[in-house]
Amino acid sequence: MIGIVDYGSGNVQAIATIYKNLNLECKIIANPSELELADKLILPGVGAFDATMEQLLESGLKEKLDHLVLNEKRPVLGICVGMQILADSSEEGLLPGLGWIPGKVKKIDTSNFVHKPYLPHMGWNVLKPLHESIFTDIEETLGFYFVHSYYFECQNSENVLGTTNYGAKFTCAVKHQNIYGMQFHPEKSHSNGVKLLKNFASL
Ligand SMILES: NC(=O)CC[C@H](N)C(=O)O
Repeated sequence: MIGIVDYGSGNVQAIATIYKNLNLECKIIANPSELELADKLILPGVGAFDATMEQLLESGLKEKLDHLVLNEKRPVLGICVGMQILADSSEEGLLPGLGWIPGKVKKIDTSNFVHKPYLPHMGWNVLKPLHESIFTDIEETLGFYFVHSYYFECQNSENVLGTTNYGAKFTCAVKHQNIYGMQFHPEKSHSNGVKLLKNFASL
């Protein structure tokens, strides 16, 4: 069963609807005692870094998540700011992140933009490379849907799973052992997003 972690951030319903349409078992989980029922976990996210960390701390879910992900190695997928909080820290806030993948979240550098620089990076963009099994059957030219101003800068290059260009190349997908993070929104990325969520379920 896929557990969609409901700590008050992100569109949990949109992700649940996709899994229901795929006939894959999933559950929206807000209660720490129910977390261990999930074979895999999704950490959705929308919003600013500190507000998201505060919500996660207040939810009472963090301790159990730390245990399941770090000790029991349950696969987990962080989405958007749910990916950014996997890092140690962020330029967007002051609170420490979960520290599950070594790295810092930085603001997208728009100084090299030819045209008027603007943030957030919003819309469809392509991701490369698509070698990993989580990207099986993804249509490269369609890409994924992004809305963000910050990105995950990995401390170790082996944790970079994919990159995207917006003014400059930035990391948009990360992986460390059982821990995955995607900067884009699979739940807003039409057929490619559905495929990615399906691939995560069958890892
Ligand atoms: N769309 C969002 O929720 C934004 C996520 C994050 N705060 C960023 O700007 O990068």
